[in-house]
Amino acid sequence: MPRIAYLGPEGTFTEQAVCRLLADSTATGLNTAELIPAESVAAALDAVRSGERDAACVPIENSVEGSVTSTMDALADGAPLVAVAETMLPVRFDILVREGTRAEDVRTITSHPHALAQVRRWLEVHLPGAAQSATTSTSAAAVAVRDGQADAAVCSPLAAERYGLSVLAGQVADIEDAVTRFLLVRRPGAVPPPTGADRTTVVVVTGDAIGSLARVLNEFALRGVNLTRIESRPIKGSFGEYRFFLDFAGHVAQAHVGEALAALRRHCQDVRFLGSFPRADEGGPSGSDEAFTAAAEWLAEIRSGGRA
Ligand SMILES: O=C(O)C(=O)Cc1ccccc1
Repeated sequence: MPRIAYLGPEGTFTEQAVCRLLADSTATGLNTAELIPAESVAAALDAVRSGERDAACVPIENSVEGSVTSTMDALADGAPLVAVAETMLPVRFDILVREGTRAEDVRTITSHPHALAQVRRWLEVHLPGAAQSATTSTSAAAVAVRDGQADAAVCSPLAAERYGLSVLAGQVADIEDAVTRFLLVRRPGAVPPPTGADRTTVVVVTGDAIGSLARVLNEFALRGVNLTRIESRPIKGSFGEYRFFLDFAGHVAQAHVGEALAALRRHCQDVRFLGSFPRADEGGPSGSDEAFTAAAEWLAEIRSGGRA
């Protein structure tokens, strides 16, 4: 049975995400799998790199706080991995405490930084003055509260029961309809076939030259490729140098996407392919190959002497 690592411990939103991915076996090609919690995103990805796990499910971005930078960095460094599926979860939080703790007793509150950020206003109003600290995941925060290391945790609704905690407040979210996107990542292998509504993700190092980023963006614009996300991250150890994470509509098997990627490969210092997979949102279609295929056929005819 395939073994899938997820950002644990048990009861995280990431565990819910991987369950949702498995329920839709067309997205993953998997009907069943053993789910194994990992201590951090980096540990989950490294377990896939080493072959100890077959895949990993990790959070990549949310609509309130943006990208999960630790995931991005862990995907850009180390042996290459590719995403084969994504899913999006609406996220609302429970504020969990040990039984008997009242709001006025809460001095310290802990969770994953993205969870704390998504209830910031609620905390200011309802638990003002409580000191905040970060954990590697929402369930790691539940463990910290259970073990007496903090008074309250911002968690997924699954965590209260799993860790024997009480709900101080349920269904908390500063922004209604906030969603988090998760990726299922594997070692490079067969790319999932195009569905007509796919997303491709790459990370590029443009090099330090005037217009180098504009050139990258132009390669997409010229071919009608719609970017869905662009984000820069520092290249650690080289102050002032960045790499760009680019998500766009389309699949590497499509001619216009392939041409855009080949152009990046020619112009950029480094290009890492991070996967083409079916889109989980209502985003538009992948763009059309028709004009590119027709032009390629026309060129082939000229080259073979079939057309003047
Ligand atoms: O999966 C979790 O529980 C995490 O800690 C990551 C996270 C944090 C906030 C929103 C969604 C996922």
